[in-house]
Amino acid sequence: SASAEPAKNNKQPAQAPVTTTANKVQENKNTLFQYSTINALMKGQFDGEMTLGELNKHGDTGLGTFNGVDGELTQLDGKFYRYTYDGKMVEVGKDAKTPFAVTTHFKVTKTAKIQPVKDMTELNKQLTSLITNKNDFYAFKIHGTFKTLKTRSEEKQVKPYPTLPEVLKDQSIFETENVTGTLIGFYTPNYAATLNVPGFHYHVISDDKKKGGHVLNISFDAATVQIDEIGNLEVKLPQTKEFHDADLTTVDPEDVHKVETDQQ
Ligand SMILES: C[C@@H](O)[C@](C)(O)C(=O)O
Ligand SMILES: [Zn+2]
Repeated sequence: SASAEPAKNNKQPAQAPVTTTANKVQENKNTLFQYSTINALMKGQFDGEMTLGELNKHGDTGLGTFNGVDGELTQLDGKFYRYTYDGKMVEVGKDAKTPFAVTTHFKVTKTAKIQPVKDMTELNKQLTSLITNKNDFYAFKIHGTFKTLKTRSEEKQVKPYPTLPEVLKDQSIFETENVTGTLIGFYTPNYAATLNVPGFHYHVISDDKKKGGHVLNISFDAATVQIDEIGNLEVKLPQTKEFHDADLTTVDPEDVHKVETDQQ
């Protein structure tokens, strides 16, 4: 018999899924990639398996440290720089490894004017007022001339590693003025405090690639901030015995706050 005509599909075409504005925005939001967690770093897990080359696939703008916590890592325009314990800025090749770093393919979702900032508390307050979704992550870039800049670095450690707070008891501190460069910052919601530094975390690098490090305090006149709102988080978990064996729930976020901010 003649093959039956395929049944007419007289059903209405499937309704396109309803996407709310939020979903649409959600789909387009950026991703923050991080290797390991701040709690693992706090506990002295200073040897990661991730190379900077691998990290670079996940972003062009970021911060962190190097194995052995050998100085402060700043990533700008896809290049990695180490600010050393003795205050030198050196570019680092892609074979180096990191025990903790965050990166994103920086995408400006909004720019805003920042009024003069007398200290980091003031900067954090102004950026907080620009954060529309406090439970999203954010990345920031501010290029400008920083009237005062207080940064830190730390010395490469040897095994058996101490904890991060113990290392940072001997951090080196640098206070400079009128530094023109780029401030790179990340905002982590408090609910994610076991994964990343809750609140704001900034590293900086001068245009002449001579100064930088982890920012403890800063002041500057009016500037423009580029904001990258992030709606996705990717955490690469170290596949190391020490990571698997560790109890990563016992770090007090207050201890993280203490090592990340200016205590002097
Ligand atoms: C090495 C540390 O100082 C680090 C990762 O920059 C931080 O926790 O702030
Ligand atoms: Zn830092």
